[in-house]
Amino acid sequence: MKVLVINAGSSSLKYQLYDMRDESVLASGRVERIGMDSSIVTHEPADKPEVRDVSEILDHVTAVKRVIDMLTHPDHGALESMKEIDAVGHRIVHGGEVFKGSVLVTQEVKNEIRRLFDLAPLHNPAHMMGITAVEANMPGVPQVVVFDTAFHQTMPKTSYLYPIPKVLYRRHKIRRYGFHGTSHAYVSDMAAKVLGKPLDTLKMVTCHIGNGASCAAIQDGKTLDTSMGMTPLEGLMMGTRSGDIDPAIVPFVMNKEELSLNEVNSMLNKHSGMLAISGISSDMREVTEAMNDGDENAKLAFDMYTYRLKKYIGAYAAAMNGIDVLIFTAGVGENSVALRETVCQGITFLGIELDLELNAQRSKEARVISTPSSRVKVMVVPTNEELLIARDTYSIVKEAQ
Ligand SMILES: Nc1ncnc2c1ncn2[C@@H]1O[C@H](COP(=O)(O)OP(=O)(O)O)[C@@H](O)[C@H]1O
Ligand SMILES: CC(=O)OP(=O)(O)O
Ligand SMILES: [Mg+2]
Repeated sequence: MKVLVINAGSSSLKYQLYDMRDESVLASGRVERIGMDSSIVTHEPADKPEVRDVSEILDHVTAVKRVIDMLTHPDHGALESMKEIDAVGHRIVHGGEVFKGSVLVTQEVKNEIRRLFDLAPLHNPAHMMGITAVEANMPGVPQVVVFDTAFHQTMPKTSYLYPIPKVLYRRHKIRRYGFHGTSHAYVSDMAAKVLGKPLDTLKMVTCHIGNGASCAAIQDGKTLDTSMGMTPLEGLMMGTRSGDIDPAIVPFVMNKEELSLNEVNSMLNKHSGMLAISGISSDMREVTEAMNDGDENAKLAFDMYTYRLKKYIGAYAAAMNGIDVLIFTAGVGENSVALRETVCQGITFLGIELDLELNAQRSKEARVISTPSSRVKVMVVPTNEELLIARDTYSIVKEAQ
């Protein structure tokens, strides 16, 4: 069975094509800057050189058409025809309380995803466009949706309720959902395998630090708590998102700066975080480079980012009354030697001893980067949300056949 995995973001669409016989990747790629002046398509077939193409791609339907063109191209394609694709799996950021696992796309499922637009305005509408585009371009192909929120659905009330009037939960389902669940599930499971220990015996803190960033406290292989909340804005400082701030700032700023709801939402989601403090970029590579060149704002951004991450790790170690494994993953977590070093050197009281040489080594493998005497195992585990999405898609479609 061949499975196409689509991860549609607000202005981008990432894809991977799997042959599920051996879980090999036949091609992968991404469409960036959808709806902007020049969109970039980068396509990487498994055994042919990468192809880049710049053109105008105004919406996700056109983006899916471009992906199909790339996948079936006579020179750099991976398929003779799209008929070879048996199923499509989508990452969906918000599944609310309704979706506790992955499901086949039906009219009712689509209606439910639409009802959740309010809770993830940056993400869910884009995912829906991805689903519609596949329906239009690949009629009859079964689709499966895999939710970022599903893995965190085991959180207890003490973690997921906010201390605000209970009627708001009953009426509007205002609660913590948590996100990046597929990634937290994948890396915690992989870490236990690498350590050769049963997952349900370990207390873990998983740090998914990408453009969006979240931490999770994983006990007995389940989420006890996680830093993102009702939306992916809460928690850690991120590339362009503020993370935790005093909620009173919102009405105060709206009043003083005469901002609308949309404007204040956009300020906190798109114009805050590392971008706002550094004044340079939301990209950790550019901020680290500027910091190393002596830029004080970049240093402040890096210091705030790592300080806030340290506080969450400490809080989750306290929440679980201990920590056995600390895991770094996603773009920044997997690649930033400086971030891991700064964070780990500041929380040695937890029994963390980083091996500086192992930390500096580059590898695509899941690995331990703490010293043998370190009480807590520190690990880098490259995430693979797409593989879990492909696996769920495969098993759900197979079962339905
Ligand atoms: N070599 C690197 N060093 C430091 N940061 C990196 C490196 N490579 C990628 N990153 C960071 O990873 C981030 C993207 O992470 P990723 O997990 O791909 O994010 P998302 O899936 O949310 O778009 C970039 O913003 C960049 O800051
Ligand atoms: C949920 C979320 O923040 O996703 P991403 O990191 O892909 O933006
Ligand atoms: Mg991501």
